[in-house]
Amino acid sequence: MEQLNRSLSKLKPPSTIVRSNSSSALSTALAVAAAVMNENENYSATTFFGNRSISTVTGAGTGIGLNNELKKDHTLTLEMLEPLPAKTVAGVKRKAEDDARARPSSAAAIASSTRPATNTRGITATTTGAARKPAAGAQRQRQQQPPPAKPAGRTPLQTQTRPPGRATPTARPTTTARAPLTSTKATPISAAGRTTRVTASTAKSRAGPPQPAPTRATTRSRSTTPAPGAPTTQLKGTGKGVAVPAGIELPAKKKRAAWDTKGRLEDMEELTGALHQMLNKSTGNITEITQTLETNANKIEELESFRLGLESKVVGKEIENNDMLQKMSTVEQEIFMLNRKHLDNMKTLQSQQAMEVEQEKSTETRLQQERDMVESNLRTANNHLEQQVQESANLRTTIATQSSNCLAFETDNRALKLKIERKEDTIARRETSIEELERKLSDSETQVRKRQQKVKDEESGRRKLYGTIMDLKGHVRVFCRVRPHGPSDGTVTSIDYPDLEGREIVLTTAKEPKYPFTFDRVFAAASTQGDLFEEVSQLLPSVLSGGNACVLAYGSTKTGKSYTLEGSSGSAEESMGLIPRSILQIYEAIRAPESNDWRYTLESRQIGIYNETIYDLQAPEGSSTSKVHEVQSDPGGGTAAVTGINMTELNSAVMIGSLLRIAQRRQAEIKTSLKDNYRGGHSVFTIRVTGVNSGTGKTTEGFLNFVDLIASDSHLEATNVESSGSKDSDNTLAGGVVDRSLKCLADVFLALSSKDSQVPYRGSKSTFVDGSNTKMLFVVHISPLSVHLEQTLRSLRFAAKVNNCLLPFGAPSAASKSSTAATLAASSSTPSSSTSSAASSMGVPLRRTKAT
Ligand SMILES: Nc1ncnc2c1ncn2[C@@H]1O[C@H](COP(=O)(O)OP(=O)(O)OP(=O)(O)O)[C@@H](O)[C@H]1O
Repeated sequence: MEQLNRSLSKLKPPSTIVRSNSSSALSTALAVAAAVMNENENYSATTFFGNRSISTVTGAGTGIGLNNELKKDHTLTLEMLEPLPAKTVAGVKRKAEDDARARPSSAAAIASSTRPATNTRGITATTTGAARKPAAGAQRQRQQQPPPAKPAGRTPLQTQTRPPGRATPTARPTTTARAPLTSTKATPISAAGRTTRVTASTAKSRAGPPQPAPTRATTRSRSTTPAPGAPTTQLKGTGKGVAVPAGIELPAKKKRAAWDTKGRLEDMEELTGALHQMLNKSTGNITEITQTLETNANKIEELESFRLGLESKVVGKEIENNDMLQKMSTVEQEIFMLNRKHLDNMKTLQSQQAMEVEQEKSTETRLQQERDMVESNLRTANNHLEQQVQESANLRTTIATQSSNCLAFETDNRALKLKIERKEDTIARRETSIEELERKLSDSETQVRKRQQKVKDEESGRRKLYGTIMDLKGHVRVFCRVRPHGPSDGTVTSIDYPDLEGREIVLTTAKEPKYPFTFDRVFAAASTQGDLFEEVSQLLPSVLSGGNACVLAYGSTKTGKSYTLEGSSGSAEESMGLIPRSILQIYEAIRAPESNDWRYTLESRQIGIYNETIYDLQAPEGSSTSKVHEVQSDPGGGTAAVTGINMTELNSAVMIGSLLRIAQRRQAEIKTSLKDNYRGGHSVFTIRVTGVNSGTGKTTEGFLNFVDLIASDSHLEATNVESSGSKDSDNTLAGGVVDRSLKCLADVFLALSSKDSQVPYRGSKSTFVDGSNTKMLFVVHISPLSVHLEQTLRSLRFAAKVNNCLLPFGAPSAASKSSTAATLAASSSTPSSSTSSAASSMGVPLRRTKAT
């Protein structure tokens, strides 16, 4: 039995929805509830008006069987969600009565009516529970199990029900007291919610404790679980086609045969009796239900009246509500106006606030700036104050130091006073000694002046002695200089320097083994410019003393004449020529302490003589080369001048370099201008030294001339030295030189060498110069190359004549001692003028004295 109950509880009863007309909606629902109640322990019936739920009927219990036997306690709850109209309530009552009369078939009718009505105002009754399924389940259970032994007074159906007094598994105790179904009690639950709850309890159970009324939810959940032992609505079979209603117990009988008509009639009569008995019971139940329904109808009428009262209240409340809504509308308008006004005020206030904020910001910025400025000033003031404090502290320290120093000073002062007193004594003694020393100094100065005078006298004597020495050496000295040769210059003539004094030179050739020559000095190829200047420098003192000196460079082409006088431009110091060396020497001399009383002025001039025409070689570049210059002699025997050519004062020795370069460019211009008529020329560089003695007022004027003679072979005729022989050297020398100036020079030297009393100074268109105050160096330049041997021998022979005509040095002969001859090229056509011009062109003072 327990196993059968568990199987039944697992069955899910289907829901049954019944929809009926509105007039009988509630009655239909109640009928359904009553019908279900007969078969189902748990049920729920909900009544709708359209889609709105107006009532719910729930029940719990074992239900009432068709045999009108209440088998178990049950609870019926009717929840009125909406007040029902009175007509509806009356309809329900009638329906309930009708249902009560047609109870046996109502359940089947309701169960078979599963399609809802189309009227939206109808009532929908939903029943849940084991209306048929549990019964079918129970039937299956009965079919599967063998029929139990029939106890006395019990039908098989009764054995399937729950024992009396046993609670339903899903039943919940209700809060309402169990009461007979006829004593239905209506209890309004909530007036505001317009609901009415009707609770009906049936206490016809034969046993069991009171059960609490289930809620709708619990009822639904409970309804999903079929109650074990629920009564079935299926009638028992009673043989062929005879159905025995459920709950009717018939004595077990064998199946009668078809031919046993009598037996079968008896069975039918017995069944009819049982049906009458069951009908009587159902009629009693229906009476009870009718009474219950009447009670419910009364209650519904009360509820309806209550609902009407509530509706009138609702109408009043609605009127109040409308008034309240109108007031609310007015208030809302006022609120809207107030809000708008409030918004306007807010905007105004916001704009004012923004302006105030801006003003506050500007004010804050200004205050910030003022604060920064004040802080800056404060910092500055603090710094200043700190400085003041520091200075004050320093001053205090200084004052303290000064105070201590003052004390020390006072101590020192006293000590110093003592020292001063001692020093004064010392000074007095020293003044006495100073007077003594001043007297001695005066004596010493007197001695110094005497000694200076003595030095001057000695200097004068030295100069006189130097003059004497030069006189002893002779006024004309002849040197020979050999030009060095290069590696690619060709064959070199063998040249020997046999004596240790450097006065002899010997040339050796194949035909004539030796050509010996003797001069005042021979400078070999290895000699330097400085070696030659040692000899020239001996002439300078006489120039500073007002004497004259002349250096004649003689020789054939490219033998080094210009190199000796001017040096090599732009080269090293050792290649510096005699002219710049002499200038440097003179500057050193005039700045020496010995020359304290003398003030010197140096001037220079350089002329060129080309084709018997005089050119100013220091003229500015680009000036005319066709300017004609003439020599103007000084009748008083002074320095001759050249018209149009002035001396240039020298400020320093550095000027010489630029002047020489100007002259070189000028010579190139002249050469270009003369074109085919150019045959070389002479160059005379003159330095005038003027001295003034500040002590005596004495003045001096000396000339230093550097004569770069025209190349001796420039106009050489076809003269064969070898063929003429050395014995004919005189004629060869004279006839070999076609340049007129050199020829005149040669004539003079030849006359002198032959001691001829008739020296052709004038007749030879040469210049005769009294050489008593002129010192001359004649330097013959020769080439070491074999190819130049002929010209070399010619130059050496000419130099030897010059040397011989004046020698012996220092001999007391009148001619050699008293005169120095210098005959230079002149281009005058008349002897007088040529003599004058040539001499003057060299800057040599003209002294018209006859040679002795
Ligand atoms: N002693 C020397 N040492 C080095 N080089 C020399 C020497 N003598 C001459 N020379 C060189 O020989 C070349 C010719 O010299 P320079 O021009 O002086 O001869 P010159 O006799 O003056 O010629 P010209 O007759 O054509 O005027 C130059 O390049 C010069 O530097």
